[in-house]
Amino acid sequence: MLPIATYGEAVLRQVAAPVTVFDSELHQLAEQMLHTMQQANGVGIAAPQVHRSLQLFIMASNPNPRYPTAPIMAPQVVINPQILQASEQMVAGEEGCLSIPQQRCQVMRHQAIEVKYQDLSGEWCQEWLEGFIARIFQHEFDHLQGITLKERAT
Ligand SMILES: O=C(O)C[C@@H](Cc1ccccc1)C(=O)SCC(=O)c1ccccc1
Ligand SMILES: [Zn+2]
Repeated sequence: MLPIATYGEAVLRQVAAPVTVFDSELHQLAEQMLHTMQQANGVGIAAPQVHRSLQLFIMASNPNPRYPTAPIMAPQVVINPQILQASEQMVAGEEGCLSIPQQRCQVMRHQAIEVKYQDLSGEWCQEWLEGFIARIFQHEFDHLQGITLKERAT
């Protein structure tokens, strides 16, 4: 399990660097992040949270006490993400952050977003996300821009 940066650490305020090398070290980092996220019972984790300022995060939705209707989604590694379009419609929802333990905040997020990103093999993917998964993507995407829950809380 990798140490998780907590709110106030500089790495969480930096804009993360793009990933350019898709080698075994990157695969190993993704593996370690997945394990860390699962140990912490998270539904997502961004590289800056494990002190690596890289444009890489993992999102993995599953039903949980706060989102019992959340879809079951295999963990997805997201690299060099872009948000191409975002719905006008915003939705309020409860969020937590592994870097701000014991806090839950109401955050407004776009209901649907069109995203483009690379997977671990460097292949580009482009798709629409909505609901809880769109929420997780926006939360992790913020981490790559040096933005945390505290700046987004309503
Ligand atoms: O800090 C992180 O990136 C992980 C964070 C991701 C996240 C949670 C909720 C909404 C959007 C993004 C967490 O997984 S916090 C712990 C958690 O599993 C959870 C907390 C509140 C609501 C639902 C789940
Ligand atoms: Zn977070």
